[in-house]
Amino acid sequence: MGFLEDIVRLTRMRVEAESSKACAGDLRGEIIRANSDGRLGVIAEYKRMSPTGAVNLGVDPWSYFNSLRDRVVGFSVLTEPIFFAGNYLFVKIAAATGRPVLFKDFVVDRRQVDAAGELGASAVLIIYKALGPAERGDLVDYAGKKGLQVLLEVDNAADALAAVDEFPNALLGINSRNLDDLSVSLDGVVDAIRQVRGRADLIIAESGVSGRGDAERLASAGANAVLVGTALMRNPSLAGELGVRIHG
Ligand SMILES: O=P(O)(O)OC[C@@H](O)[C@@H](O)c1c[nH]c2ccccc12
Repeated sequence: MGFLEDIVRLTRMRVEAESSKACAGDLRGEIIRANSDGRLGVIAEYKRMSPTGAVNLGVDPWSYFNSLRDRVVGFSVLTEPIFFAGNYLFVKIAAATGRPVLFKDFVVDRRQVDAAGELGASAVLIIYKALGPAERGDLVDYAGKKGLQVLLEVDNAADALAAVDEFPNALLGINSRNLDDLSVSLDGVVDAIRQVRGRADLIIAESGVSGRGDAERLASAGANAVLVGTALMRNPSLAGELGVRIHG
């Protein structure tokens, strides 16, 4: 297929997506469902670029979401445009699959929560240490009032414990990537999961998962789901091996 034919096809799909009113499902419910089937939940992230460089700028969102829709509990969609080459439109495209969608931005303002709801997202990311207590409290409450679930993200055990006390109803995301220096440590996330398991509602391990071994390690530490971007952007067929068995 030549370039023109390809871009005309994608443009028709884009125009369609722009007017879509699809509203995605229940992320928390889908993770619980996977776990009760004895499986670790897999959340696939559409992440074209990261602050450390291109991840995969060549994969169109329709191909990505459709190839993964039956193997994941939901999608995470980066919307931040500068460092992640994200776009609000990608949320609509993901929501059209009917799978739950996490609106992944650096949420600092109620207007972003409004946008997430309008685009058909099921959940919004709130980064615990990006905001002061009053501001994050306001945004978590506001998201709840708008019918959105909250994935509250931390990158260390101390914040994980504090976040669970402050927001017992949020989904807890523990990022193996330190958001100050961008270094990745799966050992750190395993340690944080062990400290907080039993106290958190659901735990989602984020970042740095590159294959079955990592998923198994995180599942046996107590993660309910993994959120995977880079590895799936480069090789979507990996999804089949990430939904590992979960033990009690
Ligand atoms: O590409 P990875 O290592 O699989 O990571 C995905 C995801 O966890 C990462 O993109 C992420 C986690 N928390 C974030 C907050 C903002 C932007 C991006 C992120």
